[in-house]
Amino acid sequence: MITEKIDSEVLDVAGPNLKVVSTNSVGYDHVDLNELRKRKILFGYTPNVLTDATAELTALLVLAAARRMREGICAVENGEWKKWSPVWLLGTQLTNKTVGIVGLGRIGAATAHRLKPFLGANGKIIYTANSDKQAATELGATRVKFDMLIREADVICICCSLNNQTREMFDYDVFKVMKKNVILVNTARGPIIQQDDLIRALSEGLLGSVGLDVTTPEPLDPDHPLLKFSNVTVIPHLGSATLETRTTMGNLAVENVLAGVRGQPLPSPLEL
Ligand SMILES: O=CC(=O)O
Repeated sequence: MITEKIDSEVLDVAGPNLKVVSTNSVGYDHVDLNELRKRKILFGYTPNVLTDATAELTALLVLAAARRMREGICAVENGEWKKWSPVWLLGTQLTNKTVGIVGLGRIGAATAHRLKPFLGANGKIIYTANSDKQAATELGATRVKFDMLIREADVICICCSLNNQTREMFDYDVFKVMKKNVILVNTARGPIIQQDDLIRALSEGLLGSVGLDVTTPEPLDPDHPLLKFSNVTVIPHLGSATLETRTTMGNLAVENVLAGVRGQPLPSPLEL
């Protein structure tokens, strides 16, 4: 599971008979791949099967952030819903907006496909980082430099993996140049955002609305300062959490293990 760190200490304890490591996830930042490579241990993971569920949840967070869903729900629950008002809880809509996808891989592209119909004829999709060229063409998406994406996008979806290049890629300097009403959604990994900087940017009113499925740490303490901002929606790492997807992921993870111990090719390997 993503909650278990697989490092040399674990591998030493497992001993020389260990043939295969299988993670029930698409992300593998919790696994020391160099150690696996050195020890000739096979590695399986679960890409593709969770793309739809995660993209769906990313689109959900974008819409929830844009339409102030959390504030609306809280208002109803707290008895603040007195009467309909033309100027209460006004959000923004996606029509004509520019969506910036950071990491147009499997999940990034599937997210962009889901958001595209909301943008209308004058909306735009821009992207940066590891790109699926065919998906970009199908989407009519434009590749831009990261510096440009953060300045131009009305909606930013973080869909890249966590690695040395992306760790804390979103820091105060980045937040400072974003549009003031930007919608920022992260369904990838918490540490891609420098979270203390995010809190500073939010306290200074630099950001419009934020949706996070991932945080640092996980779980987030219920008293965490991030939860005090009414324009921040946090959900507990639910990207792939549908019954269909988790069933398929679990089966694939088990098939990777079984193939590994039987000395057969893994159905879903990561080549090390
Ligand atoms: O975060 C979940 C995953 O990597 O599958």
